Amino acid sequence: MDKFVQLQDVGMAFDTRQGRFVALRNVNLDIREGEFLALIGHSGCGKSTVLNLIAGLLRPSAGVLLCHNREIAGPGPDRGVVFQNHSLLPWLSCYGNVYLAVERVFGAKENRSMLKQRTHDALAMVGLSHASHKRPHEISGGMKQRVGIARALAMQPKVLLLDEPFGALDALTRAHLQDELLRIVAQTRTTTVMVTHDVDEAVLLSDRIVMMTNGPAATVGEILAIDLPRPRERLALASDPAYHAARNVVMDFLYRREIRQAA
Ligand SMILES: Nc1ncnc2c1ncn2[C@@H]1O[C@H](COP(=O)(O)OP(=O)(O)OP(=O)(O)O)[C@@H](O)[C@H]1O
Repeated sequence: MDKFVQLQDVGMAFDTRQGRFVALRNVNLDIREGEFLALIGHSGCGKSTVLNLIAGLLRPSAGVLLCHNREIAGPGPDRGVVFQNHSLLPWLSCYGNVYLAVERVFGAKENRSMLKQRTHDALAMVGLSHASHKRPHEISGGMKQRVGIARALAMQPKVLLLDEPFGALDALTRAHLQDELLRIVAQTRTTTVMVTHDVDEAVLLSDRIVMMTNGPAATVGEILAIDLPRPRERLALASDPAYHAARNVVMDFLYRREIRQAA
């Protein structure tokens, strides 16, 4: 299906003490099944708002959002979300955190050993089988984000929504997790939408990059298709002119056309 997730004339306004704040206006976007889409733009332009609308955590003030031709009316297991700051339950182990989500989605239909298998498989996919018994405070930031990704993927969502999942990590851990994410989405073919500030991350991972204009009343400014073949390998891309060309288009948009206003 070509239009897997659709945003049609979406607008979002927030009521604040200073009055109504229009964050998004006339956002139109079709997300294709199996594609990896990055949302990039300056801080405060509305990237997370778009993601939260797709997640169903926010309702639009105008327009409509569809997933698989059905209106998005709230959160659902068909859309798995991973936030920048992991939202793991501190009293549960990595296994327990993933199992809880698995049980919620599949508990009514599957027996305990099937649920356990799903949990083990998800943790193995992110390379965390060895740490499954540990609790969140006993593992690193990168590992916590991996648990978050395992938890989201274990629900077998139609769409994986990532809100700057690697934003708080050091550069090496971040690169490592990007490579893992490349491998995982190649394996699962999950439709993925990722919010990022990082141009290199967007080019490395994406099929298309959605560049957003500055807010207020932000919208889609430009969409760039990244035609680099897969599997992608970061070292090889570093000397690939097509990679640099794509990177330059995004840099030009962000730092020439949509220059950020001084905060
Ligand atoms: N609940 C809210 N109430 C009022 N204003 C909000 C609310 N949520 C977001 N906003 C405003 O909407 C705009 C877009 O916010 P959003 O968090 O989507 O931006 P962003 O591009 O994800 O930012 P960043 O990259 O810094 O995370 C901002 O100006 C923000 O202050």
